[in-house]
Amino acid sequence: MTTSPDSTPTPPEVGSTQSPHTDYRKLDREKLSPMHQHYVEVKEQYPNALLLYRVGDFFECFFQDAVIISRELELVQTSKYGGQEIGRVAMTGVPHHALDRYARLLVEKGYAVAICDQVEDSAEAAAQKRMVERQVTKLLTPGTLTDDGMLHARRNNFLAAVVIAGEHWGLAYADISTGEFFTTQSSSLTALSSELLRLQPSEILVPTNAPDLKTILRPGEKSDCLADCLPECFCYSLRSQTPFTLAEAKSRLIETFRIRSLEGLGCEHLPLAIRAAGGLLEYIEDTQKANQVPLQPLRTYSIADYLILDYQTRRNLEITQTVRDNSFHGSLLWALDRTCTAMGGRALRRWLLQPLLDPKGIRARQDTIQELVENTSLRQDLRQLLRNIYDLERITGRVGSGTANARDLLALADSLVRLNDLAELTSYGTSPYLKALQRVPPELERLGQKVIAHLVESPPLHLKEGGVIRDGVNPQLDEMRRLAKEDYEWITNLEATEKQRTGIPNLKVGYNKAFGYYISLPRSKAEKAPDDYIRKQTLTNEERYITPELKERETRILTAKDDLNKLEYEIFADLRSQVAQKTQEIRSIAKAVAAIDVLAGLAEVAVYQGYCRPEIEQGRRIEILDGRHPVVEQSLPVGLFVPNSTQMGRGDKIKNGEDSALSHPDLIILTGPNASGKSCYLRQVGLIQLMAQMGSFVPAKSAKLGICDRIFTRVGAVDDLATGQSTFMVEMNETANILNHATPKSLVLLDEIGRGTATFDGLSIAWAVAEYLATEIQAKTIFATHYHELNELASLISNVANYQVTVKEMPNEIIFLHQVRPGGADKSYGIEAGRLAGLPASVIDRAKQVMRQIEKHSKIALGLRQGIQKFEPIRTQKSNGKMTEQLDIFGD
Ligand SMILES: Nc1ncnc2c1ncn2[C@@H]1O[C@H](COP(=O)(O)OP(=O)(O)OP(=O)(O)O)[C@@H](O)[C@H]1O
Repeated sequence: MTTSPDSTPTPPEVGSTQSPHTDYRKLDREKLSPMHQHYVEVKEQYPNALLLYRVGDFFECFFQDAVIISRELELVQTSKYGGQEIGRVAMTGVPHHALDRYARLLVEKGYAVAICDQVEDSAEAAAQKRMVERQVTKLLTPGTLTDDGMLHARRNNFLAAVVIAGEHWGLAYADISTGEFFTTQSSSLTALSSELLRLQPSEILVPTNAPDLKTILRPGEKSDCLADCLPECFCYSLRSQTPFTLAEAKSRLIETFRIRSLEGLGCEHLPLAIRAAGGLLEYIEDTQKANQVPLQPLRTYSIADYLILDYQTRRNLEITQTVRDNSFHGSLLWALDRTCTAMGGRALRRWLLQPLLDPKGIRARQDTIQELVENTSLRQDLRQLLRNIYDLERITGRVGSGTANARDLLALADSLVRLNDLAELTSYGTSPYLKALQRVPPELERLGQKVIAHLVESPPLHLKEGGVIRDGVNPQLDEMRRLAKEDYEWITNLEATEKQRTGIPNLKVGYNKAFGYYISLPRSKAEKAPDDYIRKQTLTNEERYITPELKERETRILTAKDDLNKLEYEIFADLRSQVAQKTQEIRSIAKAVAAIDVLAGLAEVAVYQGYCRPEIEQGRRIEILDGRHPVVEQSLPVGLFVPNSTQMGRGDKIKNGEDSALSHPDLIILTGPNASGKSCYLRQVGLIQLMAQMGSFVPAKSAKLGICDRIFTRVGAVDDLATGQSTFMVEMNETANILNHATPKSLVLLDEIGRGTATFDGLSIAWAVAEYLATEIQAKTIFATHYHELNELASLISNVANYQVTVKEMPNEIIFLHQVRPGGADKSYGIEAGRLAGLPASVIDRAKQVMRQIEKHSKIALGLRQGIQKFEPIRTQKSNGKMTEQLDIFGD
């Protein structure tokens, strides 16, 4: 635990007179100490942020903020003298060197943090007997971080803004550390929440009429100002409506990007998208006062341009984290990420969450992967070079906002110089993404060389301490350094010179803060002091002197140091702004580097895991030969994963009942014992489709895939405690969503529908859902189930087929073969699974007995086992007026 000086731990609040003050509004301001008066003054400018106030080596928080920080950071709350008539006020402090760590923790918990730092040398203020000057130097909010130490290198930190009008909405988002800036507009509030869940923004701006504007609602905090569709898991900043009005937003965008109209940005016809983008820009201006944020030109996109993956599907397919413990290890991203740069890591995550619909875009990525798969040395050399490229996107952001230090600039320069090696290496490349690297603007290399020539090899962290610029860069700097060095050498040699001049062997030259340099003689030799020695101090055994020349040289050294540091800073700042002028050029090449890093990584996985290039087709076919689950395969010892093929989706949507000879079903009923591999197979098909549409090779011997418009999954059964819905209701909501939105081009993966209710209800729902998907929608569907009765559908509907995951039954055990074969399983071996799990033998015996009886007496079991002849088709009227057939499952 950390406490700051001049503080005593607060005693428990027994009587209110004893406890330190936590509410400054109840105190007479005039009676607070000058420092606390200033604290309160600053706090009132940032009422919704926690104020960390520099006092010596600590950042201190007072009053209510002290209580919050103590609770959130598990630090000891202490108290501090707040004025003679005030007594003690609550205080919690953090050491200045640990500020970043603590501030990051607070921001991660959804707080805004204002950092009020000392902006002058405290010794100077002390000498003039006044309070040291302090100012808010940073306002940190979850969505506006730029410091490397506060950001995840391989994940974007998005700030989003939403504008909702009825069922329509506009969404803008930006990562101010990389400058990416996007906007879109659409309808359906469910789509808005899905898009937000894809982006996982750190902070979302919402225009409101609320009286407490600028409040940040932390995750889970409720407010009437938030529309129901906005997920509770995010942090929301309530903002005034004004910057979100169309007129204000338009003019802010036009001004920021120095354009005449919004036409070039592609959003001129999207008023809600413009309003969201304008509100977002105003927030950046408001919070980043001192620092200019260089944003990339706003890009307008449409959610309809990408494969739609709703939140449940992203979760169930474990794209970026596992369902079980939300960990990265075991996710698809984990299995595919071989990127060498942070930029590539971020891009891969984005690509995985936003697969493409456009075959041309997919093929451009595939072509590049193929070239890198075939050309091993190019791939390896490329990856070797990429390992030495720093985070160009984020460093450029800090350069543009004037917060980059010399180490940042040097890292950037080093990478700029290497870009030429990249261009050279890829100069014979023929695929689109390799070609993009061949166009490195030559001035970027020159700029990199210039920076390297200006800065010392390992510059210090802090810019104002000097030692940043090399000799030979600036004649004035060199001359000042020469003079300072001469003076410094003179002082260094002074002891030897004076010993010789005075003949006193134990003469010494020393330095202290009060007098500066002095010459010291033992008292016994004081009478031998030359005439030009001026006595400054007498101690028990020594006399201390100065000489006029020593004073003069000392003064020169001190002022020269200040002047030198100032000049070095000016040279550095000038260099930094020259680099800042090339922000857009650097960022566009950075994008190409990030993309090639992703593709080279995917090529690497393709080679080592034996992936194939899928053929992207026009139709709706899914034809996978010997497909594998990309994650499970990597988790098992080599060769243990059993590959399985898939064939589904007829060439075109067909009318129910026609052409039953076609071999590719639309709907597969997948049965098999517990733990045989049904879920794994289901997900494998979804992941292969998704990987193919993001441009990757896939784990299979060969694959021919039509483009899907959406992938839906309904997997497992979990209570949604957050919304208070039961397991069954969650399942039904998700199923309803699928039935309402799936199309013939969708891939639907259903695992165990209808489990959370009575058996007959569940079976009936499962039957009806499967039937609807196969006949009404004709979506490509895999339906894993333990209701073996559903196998009857295949004999009744032509585009339904049965598959099973096979096991080998031995006298005392079953062996899992994990092979998917045509046909339906007739047993679940659930009781066997219970035995393996250790249920008592008597319970197992009793279960077998009960099962036999149920099988004998159950009407539905009997009916199904005797065939489904009794299940008459019923005729219902479709919305378009056509008649369609459904089956009467119970027949009477
Ligand atoms: N094709 C395969 N090759 C090798 N091992 C596999 C294969 N498929 C699944 N497995 C292994 O079997 C385990 C169980 O698979 P899975 O969870 O898919 O079974 P399930 O049939 O869905 O079970 P349940 O019906 O109980 O949900 C997996 O964790 C995996 O380790």
